[in-house]
Amino acid sequence: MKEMIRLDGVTKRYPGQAAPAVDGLTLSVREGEIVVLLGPSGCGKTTTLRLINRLIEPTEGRILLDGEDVTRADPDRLRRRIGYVIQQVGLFPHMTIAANIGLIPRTLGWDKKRVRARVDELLDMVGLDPGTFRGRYPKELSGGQQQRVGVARALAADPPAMLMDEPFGAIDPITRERLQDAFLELQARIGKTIVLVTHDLTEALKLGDRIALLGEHGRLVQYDTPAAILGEPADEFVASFVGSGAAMRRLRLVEVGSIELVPVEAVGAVSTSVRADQSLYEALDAMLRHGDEGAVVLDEDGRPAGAVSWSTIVRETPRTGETPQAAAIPGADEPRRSGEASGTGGASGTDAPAGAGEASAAGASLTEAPNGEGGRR
Ligand SMILES: Nc1ncnc2c1ncn2[C@@H]1O[C@H](COP(=O)(O)OP(=O)(O)OP(=O)(O)O)[C@@H](O)[C@H]1O
Repeated sequence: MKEMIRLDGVTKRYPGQAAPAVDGLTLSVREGEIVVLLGPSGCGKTTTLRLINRLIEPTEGRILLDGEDVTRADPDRLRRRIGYVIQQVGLFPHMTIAANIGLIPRTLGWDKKRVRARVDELLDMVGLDPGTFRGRYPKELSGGQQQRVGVARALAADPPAMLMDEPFGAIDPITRERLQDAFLELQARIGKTIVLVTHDLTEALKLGDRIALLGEHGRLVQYDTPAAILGEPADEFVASFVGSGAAMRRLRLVEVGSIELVPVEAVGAVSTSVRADQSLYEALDAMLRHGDEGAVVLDEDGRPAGAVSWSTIVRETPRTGETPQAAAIPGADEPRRSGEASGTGGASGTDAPAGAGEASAAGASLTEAPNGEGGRR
């Protein structure tokens, strides 16, 4: 698929800082995918986003948008091609919702009628009734509604790409989940290229087509699908970042149909059946509820395609407890890891596995903010 955003050896040094905030970051984002930048507090996630739309200038390196080097492009023009959503939403309090959303179209010289039609279309798109919300002011909206307006505003001029910095960060957990679901539904329709920053692992796994896990100084430690990040962590840093629940979390991401099925006869008489597109988590849940040790897997037409059992699922799960480091100690364990990783995560393209020896230094930084809330400056 086409490459929409490319960072090429990008480094950012803030004046007066000894260490770079981002150090030689190379990252490629394909058209229509959601890439999540994930990592501990201070690792350079926000800096990376701001570099992409030139809110700050890189010290070194190049940034390409849709094949065009925009490192020295006119920043105003560039920002119309990239929507930007931030946690604080940043709506203008003295302007109505319609005026907030219509801001960029107006600066582009669209006539009133066209702006109004676009505003209503966008309000509909983010699930807010235009008649109700068009004329309101930001303070008359809930946090979640304001967040939706923020997304509508970022999409106003129909940019190909959108940057989102902790977009669901300041919102209560229930509303947050609803907004994430609504966001994924919207993205399924509009297919924008999105780079989203979070330090919440659950959010990253849910929203990301791929996750770029950053270590200190915006160093890319692993760039992979959520299932591969959980199943095949590149090093100790990633393994400790994803934490002890990784194998369980991964069950939600892997489809039953993607693992090797066994013949239906092999699981005996079971009353549990699951569709091939359901997750291993759902299959295990159904098996537990029925008290079965296996389940028949049904294809699209509802016909048995094979079966899964506890042991096939266990066998398919990469041994994440066994870190590359431990496995590297001669004789420490059986060489179980090699070859097994080919399953579902096999399609992964780890662009930049970390070098040996960096793991312990990176691990130390986890004391700052591992999986939980790190708080923003
Ligand atoms: N304007 C600035 N001047 C100097 N240093 C800065 C500036 N902005 C950020 N930094 C430093 O650059 C590093 C990266 O910051 P950045 O905000 O990109 O991290 P982050 O990964 O987004 O963190 P968080 O998850 O806490 O928001 C930090 O050490 C930060 O203190």
